Amino acid sequence: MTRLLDARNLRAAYRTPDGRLVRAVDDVTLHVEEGEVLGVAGESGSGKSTLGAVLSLNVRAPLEVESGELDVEGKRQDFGASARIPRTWRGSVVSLLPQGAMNSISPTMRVRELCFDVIRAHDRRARYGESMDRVRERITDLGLPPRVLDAYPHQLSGGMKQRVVTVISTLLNPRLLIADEPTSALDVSSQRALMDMLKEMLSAGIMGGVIFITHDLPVLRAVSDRIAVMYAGKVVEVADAADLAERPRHPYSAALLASVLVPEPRYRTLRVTGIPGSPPSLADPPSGCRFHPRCELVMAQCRTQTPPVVGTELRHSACFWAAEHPGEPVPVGSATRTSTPAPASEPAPDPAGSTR
Ligand SMILES: Nc1ncnc2c1ncn2[C@@H]1O[C@H](COP(=O)(O)OP(=O)(O)OP(=O)(O)O)[C@@H](O)[C@H]1O
Repeated sequence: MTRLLDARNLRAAYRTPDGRLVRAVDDVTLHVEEGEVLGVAGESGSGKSTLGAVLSLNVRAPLEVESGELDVEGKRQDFGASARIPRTWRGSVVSLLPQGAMNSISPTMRVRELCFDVIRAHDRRARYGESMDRVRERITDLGLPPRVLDAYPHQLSGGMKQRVVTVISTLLNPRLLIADEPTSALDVSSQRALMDMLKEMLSAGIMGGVIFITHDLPVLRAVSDRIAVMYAGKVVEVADAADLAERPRHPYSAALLASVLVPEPRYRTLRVTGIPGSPPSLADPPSGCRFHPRCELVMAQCRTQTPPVVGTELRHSACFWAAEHPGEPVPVGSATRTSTPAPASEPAPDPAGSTR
């Protein structure tokens, strides 16, 4: 496998009007291999879109990148107060398919004009005719009808519009595409068509890798090779998609999986459970492990100490429980506390409520 992306120790925060910093990406390190789809999962507010903005160099006030570095196939971008982000990276090295992109494209321009705008922004000398030949070829190769070029966005169905927006954001053959919730407004067949198209684009080498952000775990499971789980601005687990589904090694991943309505076979006998409590405010996150106030396996050190990262670069979890149970999956469902004694302050588990 060839490494496509190394993102190291990224920190990014929103500056609030009263001058405080809300750190939505906190010391995130991620890797993507060539040809890979890395899914990013997590509840709303966990920092997924902020991470996408940082990775795609789409950082605008009030968001600030405090530190970290990106390395895409040996091209390096250091962040920090004085770092200048090269314009040439956006669209060609990294490209963002932003959340709600379908509805943010200009309704008064035809698809062909939108495409030419992207090409011209990168190459001032681009000729319209040649550019359109390239775009038509790309559209046809991906199985879309060439007539979409003459359409205005409102004339396309939701699924077709999203596929067209995806084609537009990859016209410059970015090495890494960051797709933020690309399927959330789509029906299941359009979701499938978009996922198939992304896979096709990867195998055709149109882009080298994809970071696919969504809170929709079944979609993520279907499209991703590996999945990174985010909680309160931190990556708490990274694993192969199947391995994560079958053998999560962080209690938050297990809780997230147990809260899915159409679960993996391992979870089908379990009652669907919401994750107790709610995510913390990133303006004032909990000490120690940020998940500890909601964790069924919480131990004393989780409340005060930063959890260790256990595992390898491509498969790890940041958890004291995982450190004490190397290689073991976290027991899922509300019976989890039977394997680790709960501290005296924690309410007793309800084993009767754990299965149907
Ligand atoms: N403009 C802003 N000013 C201050 N804080 C912000 C701003 N935008 C986002 N945040 C904070 O950053 C956190 C992460 O937001 P982000 O949109 O990255 O989460 P997310 O996981 O993508 O959520 P969702 O799935 O709802 O899009 C939020 O919890 C919020 O507190």
